[in-house]
Amino acid sequence: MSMKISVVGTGYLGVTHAACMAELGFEVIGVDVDPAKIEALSAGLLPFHEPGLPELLRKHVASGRLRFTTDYEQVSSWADVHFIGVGTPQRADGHGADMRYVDAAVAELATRIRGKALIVGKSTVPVGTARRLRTLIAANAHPDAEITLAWNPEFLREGFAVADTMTPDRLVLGVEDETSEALLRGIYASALAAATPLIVTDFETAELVKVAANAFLATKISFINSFAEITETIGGDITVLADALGHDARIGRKFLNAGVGFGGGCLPKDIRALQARTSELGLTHTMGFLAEVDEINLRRRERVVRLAHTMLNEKLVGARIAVLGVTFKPDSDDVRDSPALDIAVRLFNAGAEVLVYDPKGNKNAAERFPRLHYAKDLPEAVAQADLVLLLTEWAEFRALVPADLEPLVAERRIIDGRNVLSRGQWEAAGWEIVGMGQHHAPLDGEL
Ligand SMILES: NC(=O)c1ccc[n+]([C@@H]2O[C@H](COP(=O)([O-])OP(=O)(O)OC[C@H]3O[C@@H](n4cnc5c(N)ncnc54)[C@H](O)[C@@H]3O)[C@@H](O)[C@H]2O)c1
Ligand SMILES: O=c1ccn([C@@H]2O[C@H](COP(=O)(O)OP(=O)(O)O[C@H]3O[C@H](CO)[C@@H](O)[C@H](O)[C@H]3O)[C@@H](O)[C@H]2O)c(=O)[nH]1
Repeated sequence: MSMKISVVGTGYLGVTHAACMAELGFEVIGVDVDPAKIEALSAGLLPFHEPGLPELLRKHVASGRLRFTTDYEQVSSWADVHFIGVGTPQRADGHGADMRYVDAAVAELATRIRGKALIVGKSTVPVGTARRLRTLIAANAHPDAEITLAWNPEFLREGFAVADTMTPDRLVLGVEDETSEALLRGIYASALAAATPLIVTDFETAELVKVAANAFLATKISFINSFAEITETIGGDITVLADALGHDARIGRKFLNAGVGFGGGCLPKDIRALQARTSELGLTHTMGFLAEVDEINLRRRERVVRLAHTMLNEKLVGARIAVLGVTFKPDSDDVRDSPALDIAVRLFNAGAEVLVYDPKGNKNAAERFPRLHYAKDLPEAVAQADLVLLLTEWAEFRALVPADLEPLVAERRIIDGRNVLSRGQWEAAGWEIVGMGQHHAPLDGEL
């Protein structure tokens, strides 16, 4: 099929989608307002870390099937289908999603399109957005344009973005006409041939599936972390508890890993946007539990800071602390709302000397918080450390054994913020090791 596709917004979501569409055989042009990003992408260079994506990008940029531009004119009447993947960050006032970028992208297209085109929203948006955008399109469209709209939320996870796009768990299409549905079925033909569940529904349901999924995942993490608060107080093993719960097929073991909590460019902002949107709809109490989910999550960060304070005998000021991992999860360089980075900054603000090392995240973290010290490798980070914090479970940190650190550190103390180390092994080597959910004396004392 010689379908032409544009992808508007070439961040984590957009580049992945664009490269995967090219891999499926379509001609693709990615559009972004950031000239530096477009320049890099046009040269086949990915401006962020995502396993498997650089290879796809290079391959299709070289073949000419995948191109990038800052110029909407190049795509507006060229593409049959325009995917919208621009950002919907938390608004600066904290209330809800910032819809400026989606609105701008859709208006740019609507004014320029001539003839037939389908605009497909992929960004995560407040329920009711698609219906509102239809009005915006109608108000901006040229008389010679015939524009339809569909909503196709994206569920990819960073670190697995290519696999999640090529072989998704399910496809959700919010459509209001048969032609749009047929076009989208054509685009996703290979996934559908592989029996990927397909949900064809209305705009509102499609928008809600996305935020409901992220709210559920966030709730599951905070649920287990709330039990971690109990085991920290009275005893018990949070990992065994999660394993035992997970054997119940109705519950499942995934997303029950206690730790420093969730972060990233999605779960935190999406649960806040959902609360804001339901309040706007007059449903003030409906999503109230998500405020608790958020608070439980943020308490994990505070707990690690207090634990560090206690383990350092209440002498944070001047203590040398190694922070291993600064991204919000492994296999990503993304530090948006990262619990690890937040903890590092809080410790720094409390007067500690903080040495950060992350296999891929140092650069992004340094752009946000240049005052932390960023080590080039693990030995530099842990050298003479009074305390080591493992906060993001990169494979190289999971594989650590006491002998790796012993010649370097000043004191044998470690906080395992992701419960990935074998506690017995570290204790046997004379380390004070504290994991998440592990029973501990009350953490009092002023910071
Ligand atoms: N990152 C993920 O894993 C993921 C997964 C599923 C859904 N989402 C959703 O996808 C959307 C994008 O997220 P992201 O993480 O890719 O964000 P991002 O910040 O990495 O990328 C957004 C891009 O949009 C560009 N942009 C902004 N305004 C524009 C405009 N008017 N025209 C063209 N480009 C414009 C920005 O320059 C940026 O490159 C969000 O709604 C997010 O919630 C993200
Ligand atoms: O048991 C767990 C599982 C995850 N996390 C943390 O939760 C956060 C989010 O992890 P994950 O969901 O894997 O990462 P994202 O790439 O942000 O993906 C989420 O957000 C995307 C954007 O909306 C969605 O597309 C995905 O389906 C959804 O999983 C990370 O900080 C993890 O460390 C935990 O603390 N415990």
